[in-house]
Amino acid sequence: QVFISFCLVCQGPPVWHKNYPVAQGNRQSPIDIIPHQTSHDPGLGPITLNYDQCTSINITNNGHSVVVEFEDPDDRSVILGGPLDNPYRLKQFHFHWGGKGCHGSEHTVSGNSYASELHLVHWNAVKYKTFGEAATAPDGLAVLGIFLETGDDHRWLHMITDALYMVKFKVNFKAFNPKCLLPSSLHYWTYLGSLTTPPLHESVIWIVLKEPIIVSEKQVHVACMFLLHLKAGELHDILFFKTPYNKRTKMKNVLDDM
Ligand SMILES: NS(=O)(=O)c1ccc(C(=O)NCc2cccc(O)c2)cc1
Ligand SMILES: [Zn+2]
Repeated sequence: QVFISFCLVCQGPPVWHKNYPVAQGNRQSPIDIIPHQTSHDPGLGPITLNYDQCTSINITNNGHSVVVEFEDPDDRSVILGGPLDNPYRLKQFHFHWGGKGCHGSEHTVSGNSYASELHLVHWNAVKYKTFGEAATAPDGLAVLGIFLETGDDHRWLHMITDALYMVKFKVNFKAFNPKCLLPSSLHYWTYLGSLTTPPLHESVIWIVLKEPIIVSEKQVHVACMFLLHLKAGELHDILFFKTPYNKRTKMKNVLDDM
């Protein structure tokens, strides 16, 4: 008979607490943001994004998300200001498209979800030596969350969605500056939270922009189909035993997403 091991991330939050007790911690992300219940903190200034010298390295599809990684040997691309006491270095950005069609965002606003959510992940290189070390510290990471709403075509997102077709796993993806993915206003909500996927470390200072960026249904669809395409590819490999035992995802989820 066929033994299919279950990818933890694919099984989702209901089982994560078994392997990651922190999943029942007191600063877990994502959350529902209720604007009229937020408090204004006059001590919080604006955030600044210095991305002009950023150097992207590659784009990866890990079957759950598309990740674009950056070189981070120095403070060439950082986020600073707002709730942050130090500059935090850009390490990667990725999207959450979700398997639910046009409601893939992780954070919600007054219970409403967006088509997708972009996370720009930064780490505190002033206080910590590596990303891994920062990822376990309460002030180690700063993630900038940007909602994607469907509407007109986004003129730069096509660079990501066009690149997806080549991306079976990981390919070079140079000179992509994520500044082109920002909305016009940098007004934000901020709270102390966690990674939204295992290991769920409670190490993230969340900065969620109030204004979404607009992308077309087609661009969201292309990205979702691409993730499914990879999952379908995985299904094929599993059925024909090409995928090593410990690399298998949960068949049920793959079928659910189709
Ligand atoms: N969705 S999220 O922005 O909360 C998020 C950001 C980064 C990561 C991540 O980097 N996971 C891998 C990881 C975690 C801890 C230490 C590591 O070296 C790597 C996970 C979720
Ligand atoms: Zn994320």
